[in-house]
Amino acid sequence: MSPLVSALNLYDIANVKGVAADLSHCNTPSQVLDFTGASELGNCLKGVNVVVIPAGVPRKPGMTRDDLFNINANIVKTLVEAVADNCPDAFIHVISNPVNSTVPIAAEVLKQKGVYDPKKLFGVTTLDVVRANTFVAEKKNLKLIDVDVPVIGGHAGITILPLLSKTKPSVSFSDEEVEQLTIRIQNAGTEVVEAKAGAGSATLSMAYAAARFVESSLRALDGDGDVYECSFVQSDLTDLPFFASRVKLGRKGIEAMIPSDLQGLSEYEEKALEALKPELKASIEKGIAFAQKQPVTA
Ligand SMILES: NC(=O)C1=CN([C@@H]2O[C@H](COP(=O)(O)OP(=O)(O)OC[C@H]3O[C@@H](n4cnc5c(N)ncnc54)[C@H](O)[C@@H]3O)[C@@H](O)[C@H]2O)C=CC1
Ligand SMILES: O=C([O-])CC(=O)C(=O)O
Repeated sequence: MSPLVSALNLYDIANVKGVAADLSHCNTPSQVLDFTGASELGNCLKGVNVVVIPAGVPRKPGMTRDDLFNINANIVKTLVEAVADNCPDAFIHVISNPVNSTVPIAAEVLKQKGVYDPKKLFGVTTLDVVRANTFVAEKKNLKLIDVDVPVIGGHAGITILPLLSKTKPSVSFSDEEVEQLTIRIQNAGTEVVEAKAGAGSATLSMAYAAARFVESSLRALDGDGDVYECSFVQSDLTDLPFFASRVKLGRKGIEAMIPSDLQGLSEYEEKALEALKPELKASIEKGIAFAQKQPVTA
């Protein structure tokens, strides 16, 4: 099995081969590895361009993403150490929750290893965009392929902030629709966790979202000059050190942030943005404190 297929195999989905075929047009000799399937981690990582980290435990009903911190923080730390040692130039896609903390952990580990490139570290929030697009398309009877809703902030509860006022194509929403859609998008992960009743979280839709983000990264590495995705990254768009927003991807990772996305927000969005900051700040700080207390292995 090629490394690419082994990456996506984790998710046990029927269309994995379709995804792999879609990626095959990329000229970059990229490999995408699933750590969770790799026994000789170091060897497998040499020369890899994109590393996807979905390893860790999922939520059970009643848990928050932060409840996964105690187990997943260490898993992410260990895996990012291996990336730092073996393929420090790779794009790193962190899926493991709580993303609001695991990305800052990854950044600290890379710093301690002396190889941190903030342009290449990504928290995967693509699923929030996929959900926002889907729910808006349903509500407004639009073709899904035409809809694009930026989602900013972080990846847990109220830190997930869909910017419905910036939906493309331009559509208007009543105040009630904004409230209803925002809450649905914020709670969609929990909705799946509850529906699966202890059997895991949104594995299948995450596979779709991960494949989209990987494909975008490979297109950027290939030199496509028109690749934009939302992601939770080191950021100076707000007073928080990490923040999810639309970024332009290029061969060297993030080529540009898009400050205009945060301008001209609706009153509802402005308030929601201020309201999410304390929770997001606390999750970021928790990740940084964890990594600083547990120095990397030499
Ligand atoms: N960022 C996002 O939008 C999303 C994030 N997630 C998160 O992704 C993570 C995985 O979720 P699922 O794939 O649904 O769970 P899963 O249980 O189906 O798969 C997790 C995988 O991690 C592996 N694993 C467990 N402990 C490990 C360790 N110590 N080292 C290496 N690998 C280990 C398991 O063997 C398994 O293959 C969870 O933390 C979940 O919360 C899930 C969905 C969406
Ligand atoms: O909700 C979860 O535990 C998994 C996740 O991050 C999502 O589905 O957005």
